[in-house]
Amino acid sequence: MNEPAMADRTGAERMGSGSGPARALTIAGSDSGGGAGIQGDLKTFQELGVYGMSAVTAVTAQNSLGVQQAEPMPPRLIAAQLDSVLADLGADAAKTGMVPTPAAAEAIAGVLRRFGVRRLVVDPVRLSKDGFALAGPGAFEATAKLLLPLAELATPNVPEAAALLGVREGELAEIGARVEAARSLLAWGPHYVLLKGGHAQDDACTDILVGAADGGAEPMLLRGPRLPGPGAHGTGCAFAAAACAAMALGRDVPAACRSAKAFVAAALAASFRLGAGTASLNHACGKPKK
Ligand SMILES: Nc1ncnc2c1ncn2[C@@H]1O[C@H](COP(=O)(O)OP(=O)(O)O)[C@@H](O)[C@H]1O
Ligand SMILES: Cc1ncc(COP(=O)(O)OP(=O)(O)O)c(N)n1
Repeated sequence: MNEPAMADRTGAERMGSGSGPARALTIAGSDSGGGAGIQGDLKTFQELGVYGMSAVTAVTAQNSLGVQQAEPMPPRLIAAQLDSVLADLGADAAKTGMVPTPAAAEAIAGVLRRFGVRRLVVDPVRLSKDGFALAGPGAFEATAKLLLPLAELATPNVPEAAALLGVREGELAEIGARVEAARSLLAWGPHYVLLKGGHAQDDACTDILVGAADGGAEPMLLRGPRLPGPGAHGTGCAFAAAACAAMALGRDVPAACRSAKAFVAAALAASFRLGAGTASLNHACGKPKK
């Protein structure tokens, strides 16, 4: 298959030239419940005005109560989906979510490297909210080793950050410790780390952004009111997808993270209850807040 550069023009240039919309690619698992994974990402892309494409890494059976079952896709089929999309349609930015096996991580990294995909968001997914292992044995470690070095932005939550650093989650309770953790995570290779604050205990639900090129400068703190209750399903996926959409449109990472935080807050505020368990995020919550 041909291997053209990932994008001949940036998303912003394409939007301005009338040659089609900015393009965003999600590499993630299917969520039958529609809140997270491929379905949540594509809804987010659509809402934020970019053309969404997908490579399915796994199929899960899940709903508002949790994940009931998951099956990985064969690595060669994951690679084939990526080849099909990148060789023909191209992508201005991409994101990874659920990576079910180490072989899937290898396949994804191989294709992303081959096509020189640079505007990449890696969401190092490990467990669902109800504790189901979305990353099978060795897959989280393989994602860290093979995908984080390719990432412009990594978006771990607190449990994922603790696992990557080999510390207990309780050690990241204080904001100062989380800033240090975010800085330490840069050693895995991403240009930026956005440590999400949903699992922390602070009222402001603070997300922390640090950059490798910042040279120890003050981190960017993204604060917003913590909505009461258990939250909604799919917030982490929505954040990474919204940042990816903004990057596809040509925004830099700090601006992309600011708009992602605003998008998730709006989607959470507009969430609704469909099933007997967790609320459903309302991805169709209105235009992106700057
Ligand atoms: N209860 C809440 N109120 C407001 N924002 C939230 C809440 N829970 C999570 N968020 C936001 O949602 C995004 C995803 O965070 P988090 O829930 O930590 O990710 P994950 O779903 O990967 O565990 C972050 O921007 C975080 O600040
Ligand atoms: C297929 C699939 N991928 C990822 C998740 C996890 O979604 P996330 O937004 O990180 O967190 P939850 O709120 O869903 O736990 C998932 N559940 N399914």
